[in-house]
This record gives sequence, structure tokens and C-alpha cells, in this order.
Amino acid sequence: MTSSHSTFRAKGIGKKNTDGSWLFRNVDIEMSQGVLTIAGPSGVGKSTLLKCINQTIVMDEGQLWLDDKTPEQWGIPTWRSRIMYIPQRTAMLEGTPLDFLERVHSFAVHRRAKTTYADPIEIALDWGIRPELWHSRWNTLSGGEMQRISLAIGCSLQPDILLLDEPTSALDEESCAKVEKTLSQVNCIWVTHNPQQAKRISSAGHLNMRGGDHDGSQSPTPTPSRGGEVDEESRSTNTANP
Ligand SMILES: Nc1ncnc2c1ncn2[C@@H]1O[C@H](COP(=O)(O)OP(=O)(O)OP(=O)(O)O)[C@@H](O)[C@H]1O
Repeated sequence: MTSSHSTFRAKGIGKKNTDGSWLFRNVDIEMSQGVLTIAGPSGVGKSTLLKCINQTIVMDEGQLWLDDKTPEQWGIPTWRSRIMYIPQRTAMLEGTPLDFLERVHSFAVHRRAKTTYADPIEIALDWGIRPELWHSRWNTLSGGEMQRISLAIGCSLQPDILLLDEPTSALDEESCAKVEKTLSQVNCIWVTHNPQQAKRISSAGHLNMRGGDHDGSQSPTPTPSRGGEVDEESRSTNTANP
């Protein structure tokens, strides 16, 4: 797998709740290489932020760039193929993972963007996914199998940045370690609820979301305290509290 080094920037990203209050606001991110981790309480807007970055949800404030070009300048389908979102839970799909892969490869934007991809079956094999599982129907796969297959497809398409929403939440410790090892070579923004995982994988900074009017910008790699929480020093540099 190769990693490209395009620069992604987000400036002043904000999203409102339906009542007009701010879910989060003033989120700044800059990264070109490595793993940027995002943490924060449940419901603070981590998944929504990833969807805003991927342009599947319209944000209320802020601007995004990849190599100094906005999503509109890239064109939204190209943007989404370069900054690719892998959801927390795969929607129940028809058919098998191989059927899905065939469909993804047939999208014009993917055909144009890259002529060769990595082999997702090989990537997933390293994570304990037997090749025959690619022929199984999605609805017969376990949560952990679905999670690894979706991740392997995302990795194989070699986007500039992968947006990962708790990508190891359904995995046992051993599978999680294998996935972390592979993904440490990929440029990604990774939402995690696990402070120890954030500490292990964060190589391009950390964003601790608090929600509300002022959310903040990334800080250097988080330092979990003995209790496993992100420590106060790291917390205070991550965010400006409302
Ligand atoms: N398109 C949208 N517009 C406005 N608010 C939304 C939208 N989609 C989801 N929300 C709301 O945003 C809030 C945060 O949800 P989100 O899933 O982003 O949180 P999260 O921090 O990822 O939570 P968790 O850690 O539990 O996965 C929820 O109250 C949800 O209803």
C-alpha cells in the first residue's frame, strides 16, 4: 500500500443542531501524513464532523481544502474518492463483499482516479479474514468481519485520507492490533473512544471534541494518564472550552 502526501486543511468547521444551537464550532485541522485521532464524549459530533469533511452532511460554517483546492473545485465525487469515509457500521448491503467491490470499481471516479488498486482480499487476509468470506452474503457476516472487509476495501482504493469512525470497535484485541499496524502506514483521521488507542496510533495530532460554541483545533499526540484518560495538559491544549 502506498501513502500519498496531499495536505488536508479544515478551517472553522461548524455544524448546528436542528434547534439552531451549535453542535460543534471552530474546528481546525491540518494534516498531510499519518494518523490524526479524534476523541470526545458520545454525541458530541465526531461522526457528524467526519461526514461534514466527506461532504455527505452540509456544514454550517468553515472551509475545507485538499492541496489548496476546495471540494467544489475538486468536484464532490472526486473529493469523496480522495477523502473517503468508512462508517462506524456498514449499512446492510445486498449481495456479497465481492459484488460490492465490483460496483465500487465500476464508479467512473475510481476508474479515472487510479489505474491500479491494492488487493483488499490480501489486506484483509492479514487481519484474519479468510478469502472465502468475500463470497458470503453481507447479512451472514459478523460485525467484526464486516468491519475489517469495509476497511480493507477503503484501504485498497488508496484515498489521500481515510475517515475512520471507530474502525476497530467490533474487533478483539489481536485483530485490533493487526488492523492498527496496517493503518499506521495510511493517512487517516480516526475517531476512537479508547484513550490508550489514541496514544498508540496518533502520529499526526489529536483533536479532543467538547462540543458547543468553541471546539478547537488539533494538538500534538495525546498522553493518557495512569487512569487511561487523556491527561489535563493534553486536554487543555486540545480545545478551548465553551
Ligand atoms: N445531519 C445532521 N445535522 C444535524 N445534526 C445531526 C446530523 N446528523 C446527526 N446529527 C446529530 O448530531 C449529534 C451527534 O451525533 P454523532 O453521531 O456525530 O456523535 P458522536 O460524537 O459520533 O457520538 P458517538 O460517540 O456516540 O458515536 C446527534 O445528536 C445527532 O442526532
